[in-house]
Amino acid sequence: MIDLIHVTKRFGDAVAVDDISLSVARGELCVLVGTSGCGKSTTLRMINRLIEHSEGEIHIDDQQIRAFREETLRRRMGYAIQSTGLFPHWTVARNIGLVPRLLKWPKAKVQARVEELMALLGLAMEAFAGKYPHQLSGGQAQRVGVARALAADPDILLMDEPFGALDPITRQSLQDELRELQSRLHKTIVFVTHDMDEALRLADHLVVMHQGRIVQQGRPLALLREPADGFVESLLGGEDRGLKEAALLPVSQRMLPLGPRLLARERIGQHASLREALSVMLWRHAERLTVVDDDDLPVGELSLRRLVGVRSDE
Ligand SMILES: Nc1ncnc2c1ncn2[C@@H]1O[C@H](COP(=O)(O)OP(=O)(O)OP(=O)(O)O)[C@@H](O)[C@H]1O
Repeated sequence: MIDLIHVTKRFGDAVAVDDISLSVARGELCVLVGTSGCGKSTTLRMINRLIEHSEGEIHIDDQQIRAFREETLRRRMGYAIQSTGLFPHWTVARNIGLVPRLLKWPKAKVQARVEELMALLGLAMEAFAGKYPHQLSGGQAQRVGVARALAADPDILLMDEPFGALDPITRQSLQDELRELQSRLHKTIVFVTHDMDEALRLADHLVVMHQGRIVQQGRPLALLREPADGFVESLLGGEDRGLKEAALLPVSQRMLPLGPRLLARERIGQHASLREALSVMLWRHAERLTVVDDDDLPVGELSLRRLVGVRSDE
């Protein structure tokens, strides 16, 4: 759906983005990750033409972006940024309704859309519609920013460190919500972050950038297992890669059917990650866990040997 073909961006003599090629399929969540100044935001902004690319081609649905009218292009693309960009003297409701109003939707339709989005993002109408941005917490402001980006129902969402300024707990819950939203709304998302855990948690397609170039791209697990070079390996966490991989794999992938042995006392849900299972084992000094389903009924067991990938289980 989004294709960048040999795209370069120069600011004067400086090359900010250097001959990158990248494809994002419809409904995919693509994460650009890399060290500061590697060209992530510039890449994102070239997609909605906030920045014009110098060379190469950028296509949306096989059409060059320069063939679209800017207004048409921006309507198709929601844009959410770390600082939220909310207008300080406008209420939450007015901020969220900005793009639909610009598109001259009838008043009642704008109002209905604002209500729908506030419900979607977990912002109670009575509590928040009339509030001003300075009266919101960081997490609430970020939600309003995401709601505003979704307002005209764009099929593409561009997000530049949208959860950057948040504490880890709020951040994780917004990440979970974003994944949930995406699985329901099927948006195509390009997401910029420099936080590798966030990138691994969110990405269908992970793109690692360094000094304006793409050094590796693919599925997160593929990059973890076979980093292209030492830079990608260290960015992915070096020795911590085993734990990062375990965080991406569900318990159900390694559990064995219930055997004749007594059930282990400690339990873990089947949707938990192997990393969580390892943590429970360490914390409870247990080598075996009973895996339970959503109704808390035993469905299998996980041993430490299986968890670490030893194939033959005694
Ligand atoms: N408008 C501009 N004029 C000149 N140089 C720019 C401009 N915008 C960005 N750059 C340069 O382009 C390079 C890439 O910047 P970019 O903001 O894309 O990096 P980034 O990976 O998003 O960094 P960060 O994670 O710090 O936000 C940097 O060297 C930056 O200084």
